[in-house]
Amino acid sequence: MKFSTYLREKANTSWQASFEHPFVTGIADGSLPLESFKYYVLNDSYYLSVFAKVQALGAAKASDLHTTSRMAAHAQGTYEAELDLHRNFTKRLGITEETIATFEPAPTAYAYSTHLLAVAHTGTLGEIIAAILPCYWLYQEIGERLQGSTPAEPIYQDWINAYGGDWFATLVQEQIDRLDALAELATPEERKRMERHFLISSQYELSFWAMGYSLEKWPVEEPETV
Ligand SMILES: Cc1ncc(CN)c(N)n1
Repeated sequence: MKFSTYLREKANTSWQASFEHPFVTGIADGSLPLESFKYYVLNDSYYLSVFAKVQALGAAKASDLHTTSRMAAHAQGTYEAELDLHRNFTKRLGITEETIATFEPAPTAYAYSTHLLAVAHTGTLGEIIAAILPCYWLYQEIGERLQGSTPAEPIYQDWINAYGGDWFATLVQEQIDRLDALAELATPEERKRMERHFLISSQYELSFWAMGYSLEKWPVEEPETV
């Protein structure tokens, strides 16, 4: 069995919970409150800005120049395509420059991003790919499942089209293939670490929907900075 198939099966319970989360089903049927989607976009913009750095650290850790250039291209894609989508949503949702400038990520966005950064700094390229793969693959599966949904909110339709499209599917397959190739060369200990990173990221993906849905906040509000 391919390592990617093994990981996908191991993460199935949390992935199913993501498919059924009211944030995701609410995008499909248009019932998700825009306030939750706004909060998600703000947190996801922070998350993606860290994600691009993690992809770039993966580029630096690659053992061949082709992989370095591909990982760097993925980092560029995060900035030019995914973050551009969010910049577009930000405008349409009327999120002000001031809100963006003063925004502090919620606990889950911060914890998930920090998990990826820790793997990027301490792990191998195989470990990095394992940690970031749920971010690609889960969204692609959600995008595919939601194809054919026709939410009345055009922003939700654009979100579905972005993640359910061929452009994203090609990038995802590239990273799945990369994971399988690196897993073949990895020691059993490294494969175990790859598995842990993949499962932790899958759990964080689920928590991320809950964070957006519930407008998750830190336990106490901090005083204004002067
Ligand atoms: C938290 C999260 N995970 C995945 C994706 C899709 N790259 C995203 N935009 N945000």
